[in-house]
Amino acid sequence: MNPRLRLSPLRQPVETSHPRVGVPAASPHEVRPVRDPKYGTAFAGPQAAKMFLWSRALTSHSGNVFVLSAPSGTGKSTLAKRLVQELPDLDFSISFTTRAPRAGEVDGKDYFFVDTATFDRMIAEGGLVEWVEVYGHKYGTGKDWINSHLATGRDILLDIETQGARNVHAAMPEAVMIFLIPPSAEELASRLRKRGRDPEAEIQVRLDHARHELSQFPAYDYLVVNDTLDLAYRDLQAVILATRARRERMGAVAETILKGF
Ligand SMILES: Nc1ncnc2c1ncn2[C@@H]1O[C@H](COP(=O)(O)OP(=O)(O)OP(=O)(O)O)[C@@H](O)[C@H]1O
Ligand SMILES: Nc1nc2c(ncn2[C@@H]2O[C@H](COP(=O)(O)O)[C@@H](O)[C@H]2O)c(=O)[nH]1
Repeated sequence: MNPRLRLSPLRQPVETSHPRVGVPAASPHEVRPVRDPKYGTAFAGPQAAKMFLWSRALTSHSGNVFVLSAPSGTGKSTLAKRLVQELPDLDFSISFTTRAPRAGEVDGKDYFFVDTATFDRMIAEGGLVEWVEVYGHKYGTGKDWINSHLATGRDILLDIETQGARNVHAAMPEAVMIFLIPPSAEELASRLRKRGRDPEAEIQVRLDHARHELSQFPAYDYLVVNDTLDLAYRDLQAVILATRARRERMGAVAETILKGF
């Protein structure tokens, strides 16, 4: 039997703003956590059956890893932020970087900003799933958070460049690889300039690197053109929802429903 289909006891509901996973909600859709002798914490109230099944789906296997790459300025962070805000059970992987924070960036939210000695120590201690040096700075994905987070059954979204993405795929072949494509070279340049975040020299470096990054698209499972923002968002959402509907993930739910027949 595929171990990912194994039924595991329910854990405490995950802290989330989305009512589907166990945050008590207001009447008439009130959901109350109750103890179930077989499965641990379950739910009561009108939404109980649905909640129970969704929690089962969430906790009976590890979460999905979604990797999102694109040339700088295409719109990764814009779309990633919206996905994490609007889709339940999806969390953003906060990278470590030696780059200095830009105006408005918050440590622990946009990145963990660390000095080079700290970053190098993390590499030496095997604390990073992957890391790269790009645009003159080091960037890396922390291992502990990824592993502990996946164990909760929640999904993770990584916004990383293509070399790191390859390394993640090598370490986690089941990761879902998504490549975001700018509609044209001119539009990419215009977005980088309009963003007003980087000096012109830095923008040139990023544009020069864009061709190489784009050439990496064959390593990805899904390609989404970010022309109209809402359409790109819709496509990314579709990839995530379709992945969640895969048999490997929903098998436990189907088994539970089947038992009722
Ligand atoms: N579909 C779109 N149409 C027009 N502008 C867009 C679109 N998507 C994103 N943008 C804008 O383009 C700029 C770059 O977007 P964003 O910062 O999300 O890119 P990024 O790929 O995360 O870049 P980096 O890799 O440098 O962090 C932002 O100003 C954003 O508002
Ligand atoms: N391989 C990794 N790439 C990362 C990581 N975190 C961010 N990035 C990528 O770096 C560039 C530049 O980012 P910026 O914030 O300085 O504009 C961009 O393409 C990010 O996707 C990481 O942990 N690993």
